[in-house]
Amino acid sequence: MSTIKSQPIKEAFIQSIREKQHDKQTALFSYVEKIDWMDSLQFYKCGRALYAGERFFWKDRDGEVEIVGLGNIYTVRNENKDQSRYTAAEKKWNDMIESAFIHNSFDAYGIGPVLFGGFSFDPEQRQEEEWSTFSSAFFYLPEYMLTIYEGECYVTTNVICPSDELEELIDKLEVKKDCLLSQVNIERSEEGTTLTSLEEKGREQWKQAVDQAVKQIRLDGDLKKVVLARKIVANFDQEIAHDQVLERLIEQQPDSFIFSLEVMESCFLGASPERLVRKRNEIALSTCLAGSIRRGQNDIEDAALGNELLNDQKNRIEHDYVVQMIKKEMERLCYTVNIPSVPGLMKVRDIQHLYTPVTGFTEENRSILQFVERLHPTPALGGLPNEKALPVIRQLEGMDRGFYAAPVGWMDYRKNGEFAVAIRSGLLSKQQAFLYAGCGIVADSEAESELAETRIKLRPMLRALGEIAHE
Ligand SMILES: C=C(O[C@@H]1C=C(C(=O)O)C=C[C@H]1O)C(=O)O
Ligand SMILES: [Mg+2]
Repeated sequence: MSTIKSQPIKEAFIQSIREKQHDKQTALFSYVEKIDWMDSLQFYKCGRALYAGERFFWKDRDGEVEIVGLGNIYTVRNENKDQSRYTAAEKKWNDMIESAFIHNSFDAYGIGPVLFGGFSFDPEQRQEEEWSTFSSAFFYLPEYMLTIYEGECYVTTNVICPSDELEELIDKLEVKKDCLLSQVNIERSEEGTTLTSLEEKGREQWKQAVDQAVKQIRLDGDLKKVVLARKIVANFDQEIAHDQVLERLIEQQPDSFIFSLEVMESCFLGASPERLVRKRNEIALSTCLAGSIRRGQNDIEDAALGNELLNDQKNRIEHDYVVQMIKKEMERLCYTVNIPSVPGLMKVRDIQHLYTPVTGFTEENRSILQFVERLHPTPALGGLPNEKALPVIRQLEGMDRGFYAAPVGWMDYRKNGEFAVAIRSGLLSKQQAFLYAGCGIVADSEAESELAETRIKLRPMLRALGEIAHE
């Protein structure tokens, strides 16, 4: 399938190993080839037989970049509870890249050595059973990766080995790769699962927590906003077919980031409209997304609701806290930052939000993880100020968010990448799905309408699980 044969790649590696007088050391060897068109989901599904539990999927909301990874050949993880979780992950990745041999002659994003994964929302929160295979920082480097960038397909092959074993290994990897690329869909037909129960236990407690947060905000002069989330657990009659849920998310949510991160028997996936940060060389993008209203039944109602949202004081304040913080942090990292002075609307299938895009110009060599470190959690998911909001969340929410509301995405070997804020998401684990949704609570919030907002935010995952049948 691939248009470039492996021979020149082997020769190129051997030559650069010689030039560097590399002396048989173990290193990462990574090579990129352009291939004929291949569907990303198809590649993901084809990888199930060999790589179940070690696959990831990424599609950005602009439809520019899709990345699918198969096989975990190198894990970057740590359990650090402070900001060193970012710097430690960065260091481990840099060390690997420094000694790597990379054969990439293409001008595209998301190719070559790429780490995929994310950070937990709050490493200080006690961990619950369902998140036990995730860490406070968790990424992996795939063996094979398909990238679709601006309509062109690329395959990256990664191998970590002593250089004198490289030739033999490349031959083996080529055979496996050709097999993955030429496979027609060999998935066993997955039977649809049936929901047996939906546990929504904490609804009343959650409303009380909202009232409590409102009280604290009104009493405390500094605390302006606290984002409170709740979890529902859906139990199924058999193991949930991850691939089917992912396929439905792709179909049903064309305007969102679609991600899936398999970690052993669990799969964290979702369809998020919210970008935390994208960095391509000197350009960094972020997004302020907060303030919500439902979609209308028809265009007229929908536009009226959008207008209502744009003019609603409570939602504008809720949104503005996010703008203040992101602006401040982006200005620390960028030479110039452009932000429109008033928000617009972002509409996705079930909901519309107040939306302010942020563009910054930065040093090309600044790492995307520095942005993640400074931006997460924004007041769209944490609160304002964070140091006051996070303890309130820990106390009032009383649950482990895991990777929900946290940065999930990828970074390459050139300090570029993209992270979404992993909302509208869920963790699939055998016969259970843990689904999460939250709301920004400000001084004028009302518990009942915030609860209604969480119901709307749960819809994308419930629909992908087949639980919203008629529309
Ligand atoms: C917390 C969530 O969403 C966030 C909260 C919003 C709000 O309260 O208006 C809007 C967008 C997101 O930043 C979620 O979807 O779970
Ligand atoms: Mg809200």
